[in-house]
Amino acid sequence: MPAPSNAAGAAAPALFFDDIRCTFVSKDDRSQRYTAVADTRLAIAPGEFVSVVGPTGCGKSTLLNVAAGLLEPSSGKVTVFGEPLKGINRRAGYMFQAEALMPWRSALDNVVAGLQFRGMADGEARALGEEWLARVGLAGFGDRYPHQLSGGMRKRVALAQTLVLDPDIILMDEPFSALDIQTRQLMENEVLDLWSAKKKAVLFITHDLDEAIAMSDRVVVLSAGPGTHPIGEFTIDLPRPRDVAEIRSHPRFVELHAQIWGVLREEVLKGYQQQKKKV
Ligand SMILES: Nc1ncnc2c1ncn2[C@@H]1O[C@H](COP(=O)(O)OP(=O)(O)OP(=O)(O)O)[C@@H](O)[C@H]1O
Repeated sequence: MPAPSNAAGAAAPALFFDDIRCTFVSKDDRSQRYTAVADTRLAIAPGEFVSVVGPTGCGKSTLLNVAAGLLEPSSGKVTVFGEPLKGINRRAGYMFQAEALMPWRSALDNVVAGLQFRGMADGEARALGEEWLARVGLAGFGDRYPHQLSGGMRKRVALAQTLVLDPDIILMDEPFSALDIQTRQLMENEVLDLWSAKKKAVLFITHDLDEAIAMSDRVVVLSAGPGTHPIGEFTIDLPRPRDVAEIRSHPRFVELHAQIWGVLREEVLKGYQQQKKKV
């Protein structure tokens, strides 16, 4: 299937899931196969912030791994700015739920690792790394090791580590779920500030519908598995710039929340029943 574009020949999507299916060997019974994701067609425009919400275990991380090029779909394909994705997605930066910092490297050395890997001269990489540490509010913390930083600070380092590479696509898998609510909202606002300055395509995976609405241009709802696929798409026509805490009391936010929850609720209940069966 061709990637969607408009009649004026607008730019190809930054990321396009073209009829993706992902089937795994079942964890419970090796003779069985489990289709986590099926019939998934989703395009993310350059500069667009899209959140994907869905019940637990439905296949959100699977889709993100496919976009990152870490997992090859069983069928269908991914295109990146119109080019079929082969292997690792070099135009994407990732930020996952788990801590990704190298504990033996200082904050600055963590931020510059990717630049060094790409062959950038040390002085240049360190200058850029310092610049990004300052941008995420950690000027002067470059010599600290991860264990000397709070959870929120470590997330900021991880954010700098991702953004310093200037990716055209940012893939985020519940990056702030381990943080307390205040730190989380600060980080969400920081991400929105950084995003609005550079306008990269973002695919943001979250369990949290409030977070999805507060941050995004569009929220996509996934069905419960097996064969997870998008079952609803909502344009978030809330004004920007947004403060993620304040926007929650906006009447349109409340309206959108009710609409999306109307679709998501049933899938969450189905997902919950399935999880219970697995236990
Ligand atoms: N490598 C794998 N082998 C077998 N099954 C897998 C594999 N990866 C994922 N699955 C299964 O595919 C389904 C989707 O998993 P995935 O981690 O993508 O869900 P998720 O929506 O991100 O979950 P959560 O909301 O709990 O983070 C799950 O049932 C999971 O057990």
